[in-house]
Amino acid sequence: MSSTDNKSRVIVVGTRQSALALTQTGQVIDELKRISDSQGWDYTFEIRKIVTKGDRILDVTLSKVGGKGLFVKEIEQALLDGEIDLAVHSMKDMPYELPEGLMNGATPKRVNPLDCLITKAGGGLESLPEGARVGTSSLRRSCQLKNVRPDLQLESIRGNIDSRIRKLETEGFDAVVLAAAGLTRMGWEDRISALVPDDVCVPAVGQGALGIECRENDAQIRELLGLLNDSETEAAVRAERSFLGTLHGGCQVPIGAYATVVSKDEDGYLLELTGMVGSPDGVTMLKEMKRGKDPEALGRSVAETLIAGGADRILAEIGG
Ligand SMILES: NCc1[nH]cc(CCC(=O)O)c1CC(=O)O
Repeated sequence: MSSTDNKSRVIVVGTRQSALALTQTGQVIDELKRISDSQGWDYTFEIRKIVTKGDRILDVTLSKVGGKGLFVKEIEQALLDGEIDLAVHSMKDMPYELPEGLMNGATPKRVNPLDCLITKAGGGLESLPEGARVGTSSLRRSCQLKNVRPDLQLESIRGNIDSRIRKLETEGFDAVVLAAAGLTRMGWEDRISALVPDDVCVPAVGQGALGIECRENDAQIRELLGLLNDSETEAAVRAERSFLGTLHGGCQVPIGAYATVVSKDEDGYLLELTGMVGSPDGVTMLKEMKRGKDPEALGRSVAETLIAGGADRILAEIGG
């Protein structure tokens, strides 16, 4: 029997050890176990925690130390070395280009893609007083919030989700902005004061989605992951990532993109993609929305329109 015929194996799953990473990895393993059992396969799962460079230097501003790739490098090496068989990533932390020999084996169904506010008083953006102090770790969020509320004082915060929520109290912020998805996955939706609509804050590329990285030559894992894939989410995220790739956007540039499936027919999905590039001060904000069927072509097209409208100058100024 070839190895792909014998569906019995311990599958080692690599993960960072933040509460969110462990939680979403556990949720994916539960799903994979359910799929495996329903197929009559005999797979068992084991978790391997990996400390990444990004985790070791959580106190340093991310843009100063090389960006989000820092959270995945060690995990990708463990995949290439065969120490782990798959790795669950937040899609928005997944680098645009994967190393030779690795691939995204599944994009499971997306949860809420929007940003949200956790405010001290409990209301939404409009309830924040003039000059309110708002904590966020992302230029994309601060740029878009300043654009609609120039009076707000946006300040940088880092750390895991729970420590950012705590900083609302300990550091006297009026609000912090987080991805709704992280809170949802942790079971903390009740902490959300208000969602920030996507016409105010275009979400990060891939926000709310997961990517499951595996080796290209591991047919068993690819077969299993294929059954977890959500083709609508995959198409939307491909359009968003194509937009990002065309802009060569580093993660420390105010770039956002959000795609949804508008309709579906025999030859695939009709997607609607909104792309955004802004200046960090929130003064300049370029946005474009288009529809198309080919995710990669749509992403490129929205990016090219923004570049023609001046996005390349914004990106060059930031050095992203
Ligand atoms: N940058 C950190 C990060 N990476 C993934 C999530 C959770 C949301 C998601 O899965 O998209 C978060 C937290 C946040 O942005 O608030």
